[in-house]
Amino acid sequence: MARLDVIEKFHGISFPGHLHNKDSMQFALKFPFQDTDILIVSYPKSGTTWMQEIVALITNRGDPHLIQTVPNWTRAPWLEHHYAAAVLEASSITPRVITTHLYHHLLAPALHGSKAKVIYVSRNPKDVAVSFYHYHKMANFLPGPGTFSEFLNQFLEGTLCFGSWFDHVKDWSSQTATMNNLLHVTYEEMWLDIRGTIKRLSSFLQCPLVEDEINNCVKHSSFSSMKDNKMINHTLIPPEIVDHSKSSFMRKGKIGDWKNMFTEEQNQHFQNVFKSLMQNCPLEFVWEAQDEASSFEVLFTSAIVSIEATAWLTNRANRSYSLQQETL
Ligand SMILES: Nc1ncnc2c1ncn2[C@@H]1O[C@H](COP(=O)(O)OS(=O)(=O)O)[C@@H](OP(=O)(O)O)[C@H]1O
Repeated sequence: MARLDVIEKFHGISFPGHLHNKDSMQFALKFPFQDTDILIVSYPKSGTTWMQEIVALITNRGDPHLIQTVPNWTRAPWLEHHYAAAVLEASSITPRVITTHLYHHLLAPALHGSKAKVIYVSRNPKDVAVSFYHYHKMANFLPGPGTFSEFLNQFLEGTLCFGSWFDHVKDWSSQTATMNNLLHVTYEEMWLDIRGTIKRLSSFLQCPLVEDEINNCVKHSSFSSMKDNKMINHTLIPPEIVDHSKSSFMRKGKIGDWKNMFTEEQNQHFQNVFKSLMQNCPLEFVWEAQDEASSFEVLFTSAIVSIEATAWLTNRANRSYSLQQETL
C-alpha cells in the first residue's frame, strides 16, 4: 500500500505529513495553555495512549464512559496535529487533556508561566524501538521501516520521524528540576505498579480517589480491556492509513520484548550508543520485567534527589534555557 508524505523538517525533525503541517506546528508552538490543562508528553511508543486512558479515568473518578465512547484523538488531541485547533475549540470538557510528542525546547515559550500540569511518559528505548518498528509496518503515514537492523540504526541516529529518543528524554526529564508542575512517569512503573502509579497521578492531578474508583481505573486501563476498545486500538482508522494485517496497535504491551528482536551484535551496538549519549543523564531504565534491582531504581526515577542528579539537571536546565532563547 502507498506510503503517505512525510513533511519537510520542522526545527530539524521530520513529522508525518498526514497529521502535521507547518500551520499546525505553529499553532502548537504558540498555544495559549490554560492553568487547568493537563498535557501528556512522550516520545512515540512510550505509553502515551495508556497514560491518556489513565488520566481520563482519574478525572472521571474511574467511570469508563468517556474512554468507551470518545476516541483518544478527540478527548486528548495531539497539539501538533492539524485537527487539534478545531477539536480544542469545540471541546467543553474541563480539564482539557492535551497530548504531544514535541520536544520541551519547542513548547517552552508556550508553557512559560503556565500552571498546566505536565506528565512526561518515558519507556526503555529498546522496547520503544521494537514497538515503533512494528508500528511503522502498519502505519502508512510513516515511511516504510526497512529491515529491523536498518530501522534500529535510524532510531539510534535520531533520524526517524519525531526525532531522537535520546534528545527527547533528556530534554524533558531535565525539566523536573525546575518545573514544579511536571511529573515524570515511566511505562515500566505503570506496568510494575499500576495501582501505585494511579495513586501518584491522582494526587499530582489533585483528584483524590476512593478505593473503588482506583479499582475501576486499574480495571479499565488494563492491556486486555484497552486492546478491545475501538476508541484507542486504531481499528476506527481506515485501512489505507493503518493496515491491521501488518501488526496491531495494542501489540504485546510487555517489558523486555526487545529480547525477541535484537541480535547480540545489535544489543552491543545499542548499549554503546546508549552509554555515550546518556553518559551524564542519571535516569535508570528497566530493561526486563524480572530485573528487580532496576525496577527498584525506576520507581525513584521521577523523584531524583541525589546531588549528582541535581547538578546534571541544573546543567540541562541551563542548556534548555539557551535553546529557548535561540527559539525566541
Ligand atoms: N494498558 C497497557 N498495558 C501495557 N502496554 C500498553 C497498554 N496500553 C498501551 N500499551 C502499549 O504501548 C505501546 C504504544 O505506545 P503509545 O501509546 O505511546 O503509541 S503512540 O505513540 O501513541 O503511537 C504499545 O506497545 P507494544 O505492544 O510494545 O508495541 C502498546 O501495546
